[in-house]
Amino acid sequence: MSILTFPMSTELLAWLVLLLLPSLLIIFLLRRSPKNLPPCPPRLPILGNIHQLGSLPHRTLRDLSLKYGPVITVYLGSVRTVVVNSPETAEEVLKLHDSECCTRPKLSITKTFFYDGLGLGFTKWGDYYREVRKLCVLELFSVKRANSFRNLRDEELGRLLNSLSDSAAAGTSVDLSKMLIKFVASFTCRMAFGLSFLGSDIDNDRFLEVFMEANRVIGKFAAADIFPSFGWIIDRISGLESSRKKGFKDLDTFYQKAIVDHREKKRTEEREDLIDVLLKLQSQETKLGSNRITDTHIRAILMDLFLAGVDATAITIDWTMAELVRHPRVMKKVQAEIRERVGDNGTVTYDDLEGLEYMKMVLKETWRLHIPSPILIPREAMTKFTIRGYDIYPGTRIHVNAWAIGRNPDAWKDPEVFFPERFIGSTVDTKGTSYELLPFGSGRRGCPAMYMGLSTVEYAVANLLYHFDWIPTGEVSVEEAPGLTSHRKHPLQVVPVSVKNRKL
Ligand code: HEM
Repeated sequence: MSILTFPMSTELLAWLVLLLLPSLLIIFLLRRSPKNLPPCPPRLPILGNIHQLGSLPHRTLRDLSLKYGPVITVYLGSVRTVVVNSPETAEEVLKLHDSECCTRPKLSITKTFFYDGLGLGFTKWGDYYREVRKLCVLELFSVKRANSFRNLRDEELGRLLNSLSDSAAAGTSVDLSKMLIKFVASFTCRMAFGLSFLGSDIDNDRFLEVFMEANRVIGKFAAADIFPSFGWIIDRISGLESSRKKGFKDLDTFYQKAIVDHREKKRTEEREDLIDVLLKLQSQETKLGSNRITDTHIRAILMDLFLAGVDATAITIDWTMAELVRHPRVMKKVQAEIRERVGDNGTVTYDDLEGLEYMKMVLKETWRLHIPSPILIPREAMTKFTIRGYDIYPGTRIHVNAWAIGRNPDAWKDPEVFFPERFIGSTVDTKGTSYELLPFGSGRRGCPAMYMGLSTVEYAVANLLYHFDWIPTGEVSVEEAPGLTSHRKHPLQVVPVSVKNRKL
């Protein structure tokens, strides 16, 4: 997930400038920037560089870095932000100075959506964070736990394949983007909550609706994040604050209902799910920080799991399928690899995934061009340090532009071309040690659920390609939609064609 989107309405801008210009101009003129900062493009009083960023900031920041260098300063309103755009400068942030900038800035959604820092993704660095991360890594995201959900994944994927098979029989097209998000969200729901919510009007489809709406509102620009002292007034007037409150409340109510249903044993599914695990820890009086685990801690962890996990996983599969449909040569080659490996067994197994070297290259190439979090979740400097000899001061926000790094011409030959073979014989991996490819981030704040995400992506892609051929209904666009994560702007419309002798 990333948090940097800036479409601001012109009315709001006008309001802002008219009301606050005189006093802020004086403050701006009186305040002097410290020296030896990374280069900064010319900026406006009050707005800083915000007017330059547009709706896809990773792209404009890359363009600015081509002019000003791999590490630049931009002012998001009054907030000084350093952006790194090359593998070398990312390594300085994520490895060399990881311990000095592994906290998160306090953003407006930290309070409204992320339980004021009780979860993981937006929690400031410190003892509490370390404890909650340890608990999640050991108890929720371990390889053993992820593997215990394989049957659930099979069942949810089975539903998706069956539905595709029906469309194939009818010869009709499908909105694959929508089907993929539904598949990943349903799997995550079952993994976290179990299947049913007896005696409740809440069901998995309703949850999906609420979840999509929450994703939409947290992806919106918040004035409070660039004008910490008065931006909240604008967010209140614009209605953002109330729509966020509603989005949060809907999800929060849903999580609490699921917790209570578990406690009252109102569920039908016998399998242990993630709420069971957290409730067991609660009953064992496990502590987080100085407190025992409360229901609020559990809800905060669930929020992270959904908002960080679902989109990133679904987007990866979606872009992979889109690029394959756009590149029939690669599609044929990867299908041949999968079909040869699986043969007439009728279905792909987890053991088959190991040998699918070309498919893994296709995934890396997709992430290189279409990373789900184009700008990693922001960090904040806790002490003074230097990047490339420039001074970074405590309190500076730091953005790693992973999208720009994936297309950096010094790191990649023909960076705009989709060519998975570039990974033949390459040691570049996706685990956060190759700074030219950072789909899961890196360092102390890197994705804690990498194995779980990767298993779902590989298993789903291999099955989609084994069972079906894919015909696009028109030109497949690669335009991105503005927002928190890099969704495709236009859903992927394709006609699935069933391949004979496959078990579904
Ligand atoms: C293909 C799937 C996934 C991708 C590409 C992905 C990518 C990422 C990235 C780029 C970050 C930010 C890292 C940074 O700032 O350095 C992140 C953080 C995070 N991810 Fe994932 N993720 C995936 C799946 C998941 C899943 C399935 C879950 C949970 C079930 C999850 C939970 C989290 C959490 C909780 C964080 C915040 C970590 C922190 O700040 O300490 N992710 N992920």
